[in-house]
Amino acid sequence: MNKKSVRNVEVAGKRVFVRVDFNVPMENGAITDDTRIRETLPTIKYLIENGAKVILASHMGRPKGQVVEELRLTKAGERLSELLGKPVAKADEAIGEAVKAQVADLKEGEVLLLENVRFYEGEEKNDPELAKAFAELADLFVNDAFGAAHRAHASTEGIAHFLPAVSGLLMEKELDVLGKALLNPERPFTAIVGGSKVKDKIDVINKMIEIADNVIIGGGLSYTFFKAQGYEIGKSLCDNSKLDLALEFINKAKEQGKQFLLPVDIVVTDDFSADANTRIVDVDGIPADWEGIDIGPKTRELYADVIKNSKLVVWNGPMGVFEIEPFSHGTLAVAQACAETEGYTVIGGGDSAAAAEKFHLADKMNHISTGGGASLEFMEGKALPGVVALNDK
Ligand SMILES: Nc1ncnc2c1ncn2[C@@H]1O[C@H](COP(=O)(O)OP(=O)(O)OP(=O)(O)O)[C@@H](O)[C@H]1O
Ligand SMILES: O=C(O)[C@H](O)COP(=O)(O)O
Repeated sequence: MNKKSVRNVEVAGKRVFVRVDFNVPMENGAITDDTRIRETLPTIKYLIENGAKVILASHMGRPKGQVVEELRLTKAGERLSELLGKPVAKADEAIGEAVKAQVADLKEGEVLLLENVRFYEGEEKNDPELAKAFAELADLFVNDAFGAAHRAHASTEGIAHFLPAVSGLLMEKELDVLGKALLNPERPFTAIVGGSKVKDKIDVINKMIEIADNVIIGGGLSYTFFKAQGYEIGKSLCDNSKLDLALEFINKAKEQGKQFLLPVDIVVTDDFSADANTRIVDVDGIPADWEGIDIGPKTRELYADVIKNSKLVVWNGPMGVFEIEPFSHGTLAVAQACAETEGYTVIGGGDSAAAAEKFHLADKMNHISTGGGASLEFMEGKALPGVVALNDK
């Protein structure tokens, strides 16, 4: 990576503003997956051990510039304190006199967590005044929030214009792994793209046709490709505005000599619920009033074979509605094949990461990104503003 890392600068005795992504899933006030907090421990511990005064900042949810009680970072602070085995002070705001006083009291090796930065209107607007107010709290900015690196916000991008700005260890790891995988891929390289909407995945499918050897398509976005080829898709998801583009992708893959794999059979249902009737049909057999919900057994076998014969697999988006057990078999089969392949496996965050966790296969993958949208934009080849703003080496 051509950006400076926290390891390249002096941190002892310095006040360090560390942007993390503690936007963790919560249910009834409790954290249901603390992966993003655990993944920042190397950076936080490094700073503690090297005598920095650590000021942590994060967003949580989308409060749109208002204080939303359920989106306070209190629980995240408590969890971090448990994981670190030391107290983590918590501020009730992210800027202002009270916060300044708390920062002034910080001793070397101590940690203070600021309140949700999205409680301020200026955060998402990347307001320079807010960025300056964050910067005034510190001597150094460390960005470890890979999950929010695709956002040009005051605490991810703006602040980097007012302080020396370097990457944290998680940010560095994410960029190294994803960068190496995509810039110099081991081949055969298979990209798996699933999920619900074609429009969210256009750029990634396009890019993957260019750089991968095999592109595997699954999930709700498959049906736009089927309809484009003239098949009946019943009540399945479809983006009618993308039919031409779907055909273009199929042709582009053909022209470039790439394998573009679409499901050959699918699980259809007459209702979107666990006890609905289901059937397995070939792609040309979807009943007009039924809905495609998962890939079928022939497809599972075909996809697993391709995955197991790959040296690199990059997976983004589930193969079906994996949250409902009868429709989870396709996603499970792909997760199992990723777990079993000798190739290097990268999961691009979001729902595929949640699926790997759900199937207890997460520890069998080589890299699970902490970024959903961020990893997608990185794979599309887009520059991430939170990274661009950091100091060059
Ligand atoms: N055939 C289908 N019909 C309807 N929904 C589907 C189908 N296949 C998958 N889904 C749904 O798609 C959702 C995931 O789509 P999305 O495009 O958000 O994936 P993702 O990119 O992995 O997630 P994220 O955006 O969080 O990174 C899941 O909730 C899943 O239930
Ligand atoms: O969960 C994420 O993908 C990141 O925390 C970014 O959140 P956002 O999509 O609300 O900006």
